[in-house]
Amino acid sequence: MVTVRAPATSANLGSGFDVFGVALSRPADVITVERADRTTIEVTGVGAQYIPEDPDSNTVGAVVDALDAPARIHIDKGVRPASGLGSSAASAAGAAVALNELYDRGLSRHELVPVAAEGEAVVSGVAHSDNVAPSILGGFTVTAADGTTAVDADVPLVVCLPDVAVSTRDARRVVPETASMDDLVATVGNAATLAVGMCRSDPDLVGSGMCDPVVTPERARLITGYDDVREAAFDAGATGVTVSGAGPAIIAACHDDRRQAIAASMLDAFAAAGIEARAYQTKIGRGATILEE
Ligand SMILES: Nc1ncnc2c1ncn2[C@@H]1O[C@H](COP(=O)(O)OP(=O)(O)OP(=O)(O)O)[C@@H](O)[C@H]1O
Ligand SMILES: N[C@@H](CCO)C(=O)O
Repeated sequence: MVTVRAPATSANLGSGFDVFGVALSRPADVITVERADRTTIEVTGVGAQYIPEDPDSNTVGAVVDALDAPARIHIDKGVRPASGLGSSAASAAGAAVALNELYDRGLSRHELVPVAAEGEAVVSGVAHSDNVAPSILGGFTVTAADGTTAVDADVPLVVCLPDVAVSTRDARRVVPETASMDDLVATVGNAATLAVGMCRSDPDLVGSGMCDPVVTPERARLITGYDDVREAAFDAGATGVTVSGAGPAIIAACHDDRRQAIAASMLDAFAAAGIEARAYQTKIGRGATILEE
């Protein structure tokens, strides 16, 4: 039996659509696998009632197929589905690490990234790696055509998750198909600033690099209260604010001493819009961890 804790993640970070991701120190899924002749999946925890246990529909089933590793699998969800916090990816990443260990497949953490990404194709139609990569590798990750680069970074974050669901599949439908040259130049500048900020663990550079003129404005329309919550976070000291993944979670970068005030302000702003929410005072964290063998 192998048990793995796989962290929530935030993809895009504004300027790095489908490229940037970070592992969050909390929340996380816990996945336990045992060898079996045929695969069964049991799901408990946050939002378990919305997650299929049929291996053909669960992200973990695709990972079982990719590793040819049938198992009795228990997923204890800490990451709510359809949150923008890489819920589907956390399970896939945890299963990839756990099954690789259980069956002694010998794949490296980097080799497990495309394996876990197969799970993402099950739910969003695209095997994007920007959530599974940080959940497996930890830190800040850059996923490009020829692989993923990961760096450790220490940046405080607040994530505010409203009590509404946005599916990644729906949120991908509003992504513009084209961008102007001005927006392209601005995005490259912001993304480069953010990457330098991560390498220096500098919340000011990271925050200013989160600005994105192309995808985020379209996705923000799907989140009731977004503009007010964003403004409230900035007023409380955030250095940057954007949609987390495909939403509806909103992520803010900040200095350590501002996390509590930012979390409270974001919750108040959602409440003023009539929406319940919860806030995580978190930071960039480590990748999937084997808890028990
Ligand atoms: N193991 C799993 N964990 C969570 N959701 C799953 C899992 N397997 C299948 N799903 C389905 O995936 C969908 C949630 O995935 P989706 O990508 O929309 O959200 P997310 O992972 O929280 O968001 P994001 O990718 O934007 O961070 C739900 O429909 C859920 O039923
Ligand atoms: N890059 C993906 C991540 C989803 O979490 C998207 O924004 O659609």
